[in-house]
Amino acid sequence: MVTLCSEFLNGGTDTTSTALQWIMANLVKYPQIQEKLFIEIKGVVRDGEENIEEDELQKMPYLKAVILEGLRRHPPSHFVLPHAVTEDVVLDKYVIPKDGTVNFMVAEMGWDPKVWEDPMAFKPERFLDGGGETFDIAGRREIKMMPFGAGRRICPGHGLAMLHLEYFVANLIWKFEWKAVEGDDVDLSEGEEFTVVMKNPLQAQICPRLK
Ligand code: HEM
Repeated sequence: MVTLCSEFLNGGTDTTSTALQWIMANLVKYPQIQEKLFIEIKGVVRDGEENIEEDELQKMPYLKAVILEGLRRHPPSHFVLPHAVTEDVVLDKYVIPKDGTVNFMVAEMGWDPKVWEDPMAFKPERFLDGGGETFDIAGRREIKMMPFGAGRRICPGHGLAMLHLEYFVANLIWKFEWKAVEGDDVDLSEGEEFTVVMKNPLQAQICPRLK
């Protein structure tokens, strides 16, 4: 029981807070994206409303696109947990022997220029072109990126993580305008800890929005 609790705490805290920091960093670096998101929120949330509620998040497709783009461009984990095959498998021309350890290059998949146009750019719009269809984050139809893994061992917290990210980003942008500290270009270099974090943590000026 203790191990289970510890796994959920370890798996569910650093990952979400790292993703949140990367997303906020991009919203500070690209104020036009932050403004577009704020305009979307303003169109949904009632005047004078203090907190954005869960059901209102479903009416914000651009918010979801910002979160997905954050997870594609800066997946908190560049690998999944190690997996193994239960029998010899031939994949393309490679043999993976029984019990051989297999891992997946999560970040590389999300940055593949054969799949994503201009992959290193932060462009949430790329997730709005699905003709109204929600992006398949669990990879049930096809796998274009897998920040939560895929298949039977997909992160069991992925729904909760998406909800947390949408909730926190929406409320942080609704309440405050986030600006770069003067002279700081927002450095997106990576550093490796339990997750792949911002090497230089985000610094920002936050101003309460006048409503
Ligand atoms: C942005 C946030 C998160 C990211 C990017 C993330 C990513 C991942 C990844 C890549 C895996 C490995 C999947 C695999 O091996 O195929 C994983 C496993 C796991 N995650 Fe998450 N996760 C996040 C949030 C959470 C949350 C909120 C919880 C729990 C409340 C959680 C609990 C777990 C657990 C328990 C496992 C191990 C599952 C197993 O062994 O089968 N994660 N996560």
